Amino acid sequence: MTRTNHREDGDGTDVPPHLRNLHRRTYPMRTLGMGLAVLPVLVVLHELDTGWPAWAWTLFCSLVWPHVAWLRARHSRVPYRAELTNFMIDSAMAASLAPIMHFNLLPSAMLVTLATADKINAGVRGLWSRSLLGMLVAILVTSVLTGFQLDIATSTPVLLACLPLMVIHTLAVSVTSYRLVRKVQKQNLRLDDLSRHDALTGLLSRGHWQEQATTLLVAGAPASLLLVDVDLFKSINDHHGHATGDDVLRGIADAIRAAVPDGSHAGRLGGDEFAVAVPLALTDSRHVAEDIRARVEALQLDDAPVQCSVSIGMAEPPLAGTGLRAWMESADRALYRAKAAGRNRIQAATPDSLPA
Ligand SMILES: Nc1nc2c(ncn2[C@@H]2O[C@H](COP(=O)(O)OP(=O)(O)OP(=O)(O)O)[C@@H](O)[C@H]2O)c(=O)[nH]1
Repeated sequence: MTRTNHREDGDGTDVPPHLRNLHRRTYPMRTLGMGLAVLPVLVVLHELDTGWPAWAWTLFCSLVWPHVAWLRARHSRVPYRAELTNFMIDSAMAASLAPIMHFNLLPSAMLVTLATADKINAGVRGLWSRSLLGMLVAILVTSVLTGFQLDIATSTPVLLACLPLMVIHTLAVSVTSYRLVRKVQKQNLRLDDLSRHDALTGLLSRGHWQEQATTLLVAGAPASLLLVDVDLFKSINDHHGHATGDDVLRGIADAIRAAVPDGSHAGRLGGDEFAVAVPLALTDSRHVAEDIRARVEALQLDDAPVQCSVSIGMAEPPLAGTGLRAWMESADRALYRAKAAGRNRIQAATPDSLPA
């Protein structure tokens, strides 16, 4: 079974995580939008000298409905689903006011446009197109009920009454969108950071380390690769527990950070293996490797008496034209020899440890 980030709600509705609180987000905007929309409609009704049912309907849609919608969603077993229905009712109500106003052009166009824009802003796929259908039905039904009368000219008082909705609602929506965009930008930065760094140690992640090491490699300047592997790490885990093992990995990452010179790229390849690309020739980077080895040997944890060490394989960039893979293979062979020679030591690549 595929695992998704969605949560199965009480009746099996699959609710996307970012829409679980849709009704909370919508309530203030609905109250504001519908509340301001009442002004031009009332002015038009006054100009048309409409009867009380139209007034009552308008006041209900504008002043009562937003709170009814909130209560409906709040007390529903699946608020998200109730809110989707609320959205459709919103649109139908907004559209129903157009025939009641005899299609007075500016307020009718404004109501239909804002109702559609609200559905688009909700971020629910296909909601706006469904709501268009709902509006069409509402316009047809209300037109039949009111006798389909056309009186599209917009007077100055109606125009003035439209201004609060146009200005305040538009600005409020813009502020909400601005906050959302800022939030998404921050989350993107965080995601970017997470993908570039190893969550446990804070060193570069494998993929990002490979990019950085390749950059150093193609620059053609002196460089060395240090592959650092924890000795008998499995037994540390077995004897002291996984949490202590994690502390050891963090401690080793700190040791690497403290030992490497500027311009180096240190990453965790996975498990108990680290890699450092150092911008120094092999002979000059030997003291860096020794510093790492000595720091790890001296490492002490607060919570457990753990003695640990690392083996390090070092290699220069292979022949021109070969890539990071060959460089890593060369250092890996040297590392293998360091392990075979008894661990807690450094081994530089020799011609026979270069890949064939
Ligand atoms: N605590 C902890 N352990 C991990 C993590 N990732 C991998 N390991 C463990 O690291 C151990 C690596 O063990 P091995 O590959 O057998 O190597 P080793 O015991 O270090 O032996 P040598 O490399 O031969 O010295 C395994 O037991 C893994 O379960 C991690 O993120 N945290």
